[in-house]
Amino acid sequence: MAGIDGYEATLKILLIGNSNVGKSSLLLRFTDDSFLPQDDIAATIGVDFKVQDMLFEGKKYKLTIWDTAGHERFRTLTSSYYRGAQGVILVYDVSNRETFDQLENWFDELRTYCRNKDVVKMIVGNKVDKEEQRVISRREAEAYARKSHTLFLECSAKTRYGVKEAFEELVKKIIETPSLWQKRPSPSNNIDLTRPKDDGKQDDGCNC
Ligand SMILES: Nc1nc2c(ncn2[C@@H]2O[C@H](COP(=O)(O)OP(=O)(O)OP(=O)(O)O)[C@@H](O)[C@H]2O)c(=O)[nH]1
Repeated sequence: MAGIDGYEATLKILLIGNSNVGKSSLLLRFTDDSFLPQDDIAATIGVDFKVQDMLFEGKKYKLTIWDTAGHERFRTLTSSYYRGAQGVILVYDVSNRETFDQLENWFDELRTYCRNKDVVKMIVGNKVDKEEQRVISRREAEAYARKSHTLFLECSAKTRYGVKEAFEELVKKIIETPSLWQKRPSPSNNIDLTRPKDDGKQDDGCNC
């Protein structure tokens, strides 16, 4: 049932991946349907986030999408941006093998900070408009995603190809996993004094 604000739920989605793969560009394309050329888009410092409504099967969801800096020296708030996430998009650049090979490091970080096994993960190969410079085939990435039990999609923030679909598929999977976003029913509104203050349990995504 929708809350008084009209939203079924607020979902937290993170974008992670190496610097320059196009995380900020994917976010901008999805929320503002625009694309900034090379010189106009600055490297993300720390964390940025945008809020976007999404209608799914007649119900309204509020998405908070967090864009994190790919560059090591700007990554100071790691555990706080993983906290409460229900979906994570791991981005690589199809024209840059290093960004694909380093997905393994991003999975390691995810395992460190996000211990909820239900969190929905999606690998996204960006910049498919650079077909002549492509070094990671769709087939290779699909095989890796299958092995990692992760959703997979290719897209281009520049041409908009696949961008909306990526977010929609991720949100659909989150919605199909109620343990990620539905609050556990409380037997009463009383405070349970028998429960330890910090028992490590959380109602939302990551237990971090
Ligand atoms: N050709 C092409 N270029 C893209 C695409 N997406 C992003 N770019 C370019 O790639 C560069 C990096 O994009 P960003 O969105 O800043 O990358 P980022 O992953 O957010 O980088 P950090 O903030 O450093 O982590 C910019 O010059 C973008 O214009 C795409 O789909 N196609």
